[in-house]
Amino acid sequence: MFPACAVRLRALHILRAPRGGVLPPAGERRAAQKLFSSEKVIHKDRSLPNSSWNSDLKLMFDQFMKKCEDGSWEHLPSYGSRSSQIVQYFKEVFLETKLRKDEQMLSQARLFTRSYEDGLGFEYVMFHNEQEKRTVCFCQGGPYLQGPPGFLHGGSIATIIDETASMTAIIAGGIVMTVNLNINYKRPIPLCSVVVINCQVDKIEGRKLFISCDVRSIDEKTLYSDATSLFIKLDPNKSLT
Ligand SMILES: CCCCCCCC/C=C\CCCCCCCC(=O)SCCNC(=O)CCNC(=O)[C@H](O)C(C)(C)COP(=O)(O)OP(=O)(O)OC[C@H]1O[C@@H](n2cnc3c(N)ncnc32)[C@H](O)[C@@H]1OP(=O)(O)O
Repeated sequence: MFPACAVRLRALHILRAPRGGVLPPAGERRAAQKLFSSEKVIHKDRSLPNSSWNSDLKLMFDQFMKKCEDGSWEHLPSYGSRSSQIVQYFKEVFLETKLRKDEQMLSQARLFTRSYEDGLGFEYVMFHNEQEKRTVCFCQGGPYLQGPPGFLHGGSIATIIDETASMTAIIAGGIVMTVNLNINYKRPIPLCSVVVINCQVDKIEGRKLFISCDVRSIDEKTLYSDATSLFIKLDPNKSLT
């Protein structure tokens, strides 16, 4: 069975919502049915501890897994290339047939943040709190993410902020894309240190979701960056290209 996670529940909610009282077209309904058919998951969950995780990352993982026991927090699994049901739905509804048919390219595709060997790039795990509409991500940025010597590249910080904000927005609004991301870089982040990215939904206005984030040290004493972002819920009746 597909693991029960907030993303799937939210997608179910979105797909079941009738648009203007009209049933979605047959192709979309078929895709939605497939989305929720049980499908064996064989890919590795990259958000679980591996030997490259330092003691801080393991500690935060253990602490939050404990918080998941009473159901207030939920661990969000993460895969590099899994064709999960929500990804399948995205491809069927939003990807042009020409691109969809390029199986060689698609089979090589990897989620950017999961495209490095263990420990070299982004090692991270996310947890979601549905009541607070909040997602936290604990991230250890590896040596291939260097910008200034000894510190993370600003682009890699933007990437992990965007990833965490995206998950927050997807859970709240279904299939969305980032249209704006504003970051204030306040202190450089040492390579291989662990930071916590805290994202919350500030406001939802129609198709727009406003998300704010901060990036801190795990003792919360250092504020490394803060950010605001805007996501737009995709319209299945509009082409992306
Ligand atoms: C991503 C899907 C995932 C699905 C599967 C998930 C499985 C989970 C697995 C893993 C999760 C991690 C996934 C990581 C992803 C990371 C995030 C990214 O990298 S996203 C890529 C970078 N972003 C783009 O490439 C967008 C490019 N932009 C567009 O294609 C269009 O703008 C689009 C489709 C998003 C919206 O276009 P329109 O034509 O449908 O909408 P219009 O009418 O233009 O805008 C709607 C409203 O928003 C305002 N708006 C648009 N852009 C704005 C902006 N920059 N600032 C302020 N307002 C803006 C407009 O003024 C309009 O407002 P008024 O309704 O008139 O009030």
